Amino acid sequence: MTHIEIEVVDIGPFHTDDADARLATARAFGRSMERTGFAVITGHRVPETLAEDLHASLRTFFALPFDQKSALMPPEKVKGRGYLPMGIESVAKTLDGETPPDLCEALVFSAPHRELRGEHSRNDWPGAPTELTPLIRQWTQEMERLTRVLARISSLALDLPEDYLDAAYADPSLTLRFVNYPDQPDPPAPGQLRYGAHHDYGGLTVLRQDTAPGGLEIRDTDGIWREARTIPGSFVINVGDLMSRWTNGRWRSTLHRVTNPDRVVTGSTQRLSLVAFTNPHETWEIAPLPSCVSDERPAAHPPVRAGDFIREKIRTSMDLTVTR
Ligand SMILES: O=C(O)CCC(=O)C(=O)O
Ligand SMILES: [Fe+2]
Repeated sequence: MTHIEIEVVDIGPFHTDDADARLATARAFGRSMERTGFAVITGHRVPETLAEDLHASLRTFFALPFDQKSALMPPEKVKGRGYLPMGIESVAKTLDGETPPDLCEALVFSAPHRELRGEHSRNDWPGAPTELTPLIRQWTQEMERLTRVLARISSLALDLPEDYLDAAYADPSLTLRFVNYPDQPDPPAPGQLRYGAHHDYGGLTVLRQDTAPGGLEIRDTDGIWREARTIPGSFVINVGDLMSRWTNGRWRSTLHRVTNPDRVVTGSTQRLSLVAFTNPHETWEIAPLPSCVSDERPAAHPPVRAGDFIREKIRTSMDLTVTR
């Protein structure tokens, strides 16, 4: 399996007052989003120790007995929050209809940043291990901060003023999804993957992957699946369907999946990903950005509200009631 070439962008200049460096950084980011729909960022200032501590604590959480984890399952089945056991989700359904369930379990938090500000929310916070909830709260703050930095990079990358998207992200929509892909003592069913082929639904996805075997694959422009390289301490950023629509197709929402580890690998193949789905506010109207429409490239879609668009995508991925 060959690797896909994804641009590595050091976003350090977005923490300085060097406007020229910021523009050059944003352009590199934008080129990558146009070419592959993916970029790898370094220089993001999310503390490495926080990422490592959270990763370790989540490993402890997912190793708890099922009864303890399932206490965090919302009463009605929703994909938007709580503990999602293995067998509930089949993400490739958004594309292919019936597919076997994904080989992962997840812990999801919906708009945790609003809860930190004291707003009402229906997230259930894990009581064990004890350090997990405080770590997720810190992670939330970092992801909210990074969401705003990414909005600024995106604005510049799309030839707009740097603060153009600030209003859309003043109160972003943010979902944290922590995913455990367990060891696979038995071979998966035919066609069954750790996470089936899918497009992300929303704005930009922020992914911290670990180096376990059986990882992220991206469908390249030639139609071939290629592995994404893992650069320690970096985040993978990718374009979701909403962002692609907002840019009138200029940025690509690329098909990706999480593949199974090779059966010949010995030892543990457990993989744990920290994912953040970052979006503009739910009520934001998504009409093609002015720099993305022209006489040659007229608007491909009518405007849509961000929240409505994403809810519809989630509905198709599961036979579930979506309540928020
Ligand atoms: O775990 C990964 O590497 C990717 C997860 C993913 O694609 C998603 O959560 O949408
Ligand atoms: Fe994804």
